[in-house]
Amino acid sequence: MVVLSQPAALDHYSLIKTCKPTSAFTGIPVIDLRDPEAKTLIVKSCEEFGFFKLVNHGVPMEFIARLEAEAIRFFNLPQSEKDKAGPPDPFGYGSKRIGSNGDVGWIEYLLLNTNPQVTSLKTLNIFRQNSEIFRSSAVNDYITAVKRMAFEVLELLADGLKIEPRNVLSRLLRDEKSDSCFRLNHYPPCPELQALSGRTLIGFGEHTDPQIISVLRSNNTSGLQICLRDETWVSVPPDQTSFFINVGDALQVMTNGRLRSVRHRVLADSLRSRVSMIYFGGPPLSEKIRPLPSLVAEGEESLYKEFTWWEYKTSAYKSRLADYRLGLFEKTATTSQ
Ligand SMILES: C=C1C[C@]23C[C@@]1(O)CC[C@H]2[C@@]12CC[C@H](O)[C@@](C)(C(=O)O1)[C@H]2[C@@H]3C(=O)O
Ligand SMILES: O=C(O)CCC(=O)C(=O)O
Ligand SMILES: [Fe+2]
Repeated sequence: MVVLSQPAALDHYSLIKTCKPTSAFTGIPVIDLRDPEAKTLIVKSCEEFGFFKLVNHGVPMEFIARLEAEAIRFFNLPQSEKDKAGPPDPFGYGSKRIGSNGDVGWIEYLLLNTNPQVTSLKTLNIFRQNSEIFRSSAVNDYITAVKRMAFEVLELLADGLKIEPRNVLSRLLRDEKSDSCFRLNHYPPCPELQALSGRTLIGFGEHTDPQIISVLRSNNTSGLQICLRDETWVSVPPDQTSFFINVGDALQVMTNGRLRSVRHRVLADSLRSRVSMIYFGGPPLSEKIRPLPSLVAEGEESLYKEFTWWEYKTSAYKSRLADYRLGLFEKTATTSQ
């Protein structure tokens, strides 16, 4: 019997056995933002998958390409330069460690708050001194355009759910105190993986995003997987010209569980590097997160205890990536989904 031992370089990482290779899933809903049926299709996709691909989104390709080029330039800097923007607090440059509770992945990243008032001046100055990415307008232009598109998606979602006013969700992201963040992820290739046939290296472990929605864009390298309602993991075919929208935990609560946050993860590749950029749209810290009254039918109750976004975030930041974070806030407490 041949026993393949794990290369020492991968000692601290999670290698998972994949019995059969997960083939690219062809069933991801694709929604055209300009389709007159978009509002209905958004609701249907969020109910079925908590996830969909958005095309004809209106975000200029020029902004996307410029940010990707700046991100690659940043991640190609010498390690000592990148480390000047870290360690993450949670904002800043991080490598291998995700969060502060022991999660690791084959990843390096930059996590930023989209509200400059929250990022300390000291951090901002360190960033600006150290890399072109913070001096150029690439991050700002991209985030501004993606936010606009996210507002539109949430307004269509409100229309589709027949809730009024139609800005009931988008206003939380539009708010100047919106607690939203932005992340650039780089998953370097891992050539050692080739010797480990049948095993896969975790780039970003499975989790749900805590916020309302996340808007993800990546280069053409695969790796993102989502967990379907029947608990099977499927690979999302990459598409560098489109966006992928995730339902987050806060939206699950606001719809009283009608929409559920999608579990997802990223697997590393042996040959290709993956670069992704994600906008996480969250409400202001003081906002009460509870089901929208029109989504709780007569005679029905909220499935969740009432909490503020600050309370949820504080609790989320004490959890491990894979934890079922909403469990603590359900009226009948559960620890697994
Ligand atoms: C392990 C963790 C990293 C995370 C904070 C947490 O304690 C649990 C949630 C994680 C997550 C997942 C989605 C986003 O990438 C993120 C920025 C977020 O809001 O929640 C990360 C957090 C992080 O990397 O700091
Ligand atoms: O990098 C990706 O494609 C997804 C990463 C992710 O899920 C996250 O940063 O929360
Ligand atoms: Fe995520």
